[in-house]
Amino acid sequence: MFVWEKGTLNKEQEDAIKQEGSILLVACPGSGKTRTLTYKIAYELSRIESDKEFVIAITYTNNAADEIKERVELLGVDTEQLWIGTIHSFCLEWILKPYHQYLDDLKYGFRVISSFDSEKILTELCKPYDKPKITYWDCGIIAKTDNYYLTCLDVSKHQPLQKIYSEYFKTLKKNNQIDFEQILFYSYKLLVQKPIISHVLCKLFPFILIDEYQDTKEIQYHIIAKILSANSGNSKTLIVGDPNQSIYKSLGGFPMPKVDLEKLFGFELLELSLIKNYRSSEKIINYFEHYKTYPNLIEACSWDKDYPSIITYTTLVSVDNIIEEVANLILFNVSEKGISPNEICIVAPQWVHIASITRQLMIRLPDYSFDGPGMAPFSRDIDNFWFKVSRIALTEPSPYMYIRRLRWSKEVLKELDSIGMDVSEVSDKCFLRICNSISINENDGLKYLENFFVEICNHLSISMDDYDMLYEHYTAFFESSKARIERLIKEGNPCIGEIDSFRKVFKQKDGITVSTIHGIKGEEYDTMIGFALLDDYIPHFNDNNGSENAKKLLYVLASRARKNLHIISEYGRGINRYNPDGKSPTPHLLEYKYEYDEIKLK
Ligand SMILES: Nc1ncnc2c1ncn2[C@@H]1O[C@H](COP(=O)(O)OP(=O)(O)OP(=O)(O)O)[C@@H](O)[C@H]1O
Repeated sequence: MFVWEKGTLNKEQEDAIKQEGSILLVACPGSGKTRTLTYKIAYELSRIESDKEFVIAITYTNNAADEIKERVELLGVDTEQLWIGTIHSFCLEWILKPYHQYLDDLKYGFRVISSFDSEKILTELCKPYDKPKITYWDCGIIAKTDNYYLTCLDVSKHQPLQKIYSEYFKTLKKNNQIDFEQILFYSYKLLVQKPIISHVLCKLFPFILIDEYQDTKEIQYHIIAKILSANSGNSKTLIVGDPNQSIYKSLGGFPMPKVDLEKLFGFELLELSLIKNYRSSEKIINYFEHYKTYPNLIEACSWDKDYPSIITYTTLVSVDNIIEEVANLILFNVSEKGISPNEICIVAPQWVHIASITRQLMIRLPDYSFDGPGMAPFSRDIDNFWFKVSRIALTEPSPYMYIRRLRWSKEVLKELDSIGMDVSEVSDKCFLRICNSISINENDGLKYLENFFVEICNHLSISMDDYDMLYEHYTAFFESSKARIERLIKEGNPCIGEIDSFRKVFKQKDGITVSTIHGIKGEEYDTMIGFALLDDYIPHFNDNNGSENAKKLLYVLASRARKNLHIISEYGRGINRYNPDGKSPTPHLLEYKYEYDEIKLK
């Protein structure tokens, strides 16, 4: 049985781990959810009784899966019987790949289309629609258990969008392709049409963990429920998350209430909570509690709980001075409060706000480095085979990276095996050795990777023409990267195509982080600086549940801060003929009668 040193976990974390039954765990920000999940997985792995069983952990992102898996490995636990990944990967691996032949639509096989290719097809299909004008940004569907639903809030566009999607699905079908929403839809359909699949799977999975349940979609709950409920209550689950941080409502995510989960699963859940916050000062916690939409307790337990936090808010800065204001706040935190630049994060509601600020801050503060948005020359399309290879190609063979690179090698070999290549003679260590032996002298990042991939193919005697998947992924990888690099160069990043920018994607974060609020989910910094906190962005003008969702975004923003928090609703944004004064501050910020600190910036 897996045991841990006394003092590693607090009582509530231990209770959640040792509980025999199924649990709904509501965790406040900074309560050590990741630590709890890591130990819970290790604990359940040590209790597995058969070598045919698996502990399943569903995470919101591939990065979270990587991080948790690595932490479990660091505990010295064998992870052979751990399967961890996103719900889409789960559906692909356990439902669609083994059972697709039972569905008429997929019986001749299928390939998953990348988001880049999907965007290309939809953009083309939108072109003829002028009145009303339809663009790719109007496209969006959510798969529910009975059908696909459009997400565009402008219903006058629904008729043309239905036509566009009908054509889109036809195109995919013709090419035996499916997209991300279809992965969920077809998986659910299979589980409904062939109950035997759930019966087989439930016997393999004695324990299923779902992280970030507040961002889980209806169809995802139903997929897991089909499997859990097939085992007459013998499969256990841990559902964990924070309803106050449910910020993906527009994509269909919501925290399903306990009673509804129980009805769906067919068994009871014990509700437990993690209420000790190890992240923020008491002052920060008191501040963000105001934005709660779900009543939970939070207790300040951080070493810095008595830190004399500075919390500021201003509406007096003009959009023309925003760079100066943010730069001064950075300098104030670094020089006067001793905060490390790596521990500062700047956020805004949308990508467009931060794309330009990163560049301008780089010019204003040349001695600082910035980890900006979309600064990667290629997209982190984790399902792309060549992206998987590029992770190894662009990282150095160091002891620190060894376990990670070995895992990546294993993943690459698994992919090759799944397309019918005989790689039985190549071990993960051997593949890593091959990669380490390749030396390419090339400064252009894409050319470097092209050469690297050719060498890999030569070493393994692979001809890309023989394998559709390798060829399609190759084209998608390079086409999307080229488009991305062109855009970034146009936006003023002339060196983005160089090999150093490519390598940077996998290096440890360095410098001040610049991100959207959605992008910093799960992260923590000493100082958070938020700007463009304005009506129409927060709440979003198209959001019919705007007030509540705005609170959640402010809650997430403020609860990332350990020590200091600076929020700005600058004036002068969005001025036009109909709105000569520009956008006004987010109403919640104006209504909150908080005694903010005043600081003198140079
Ligand atoms: N039992 C504990 N004692 C002391 N510190 C802890 C304990 N558990 C976790 N921590 C620390 O608490 C901090 C927050 O943990 P973590 O990032 O896992 O929070 P979280 O619950 O995932 O937060 P959020 O939901 O806001 O993303 C980390 O620095 C972690 O090391």
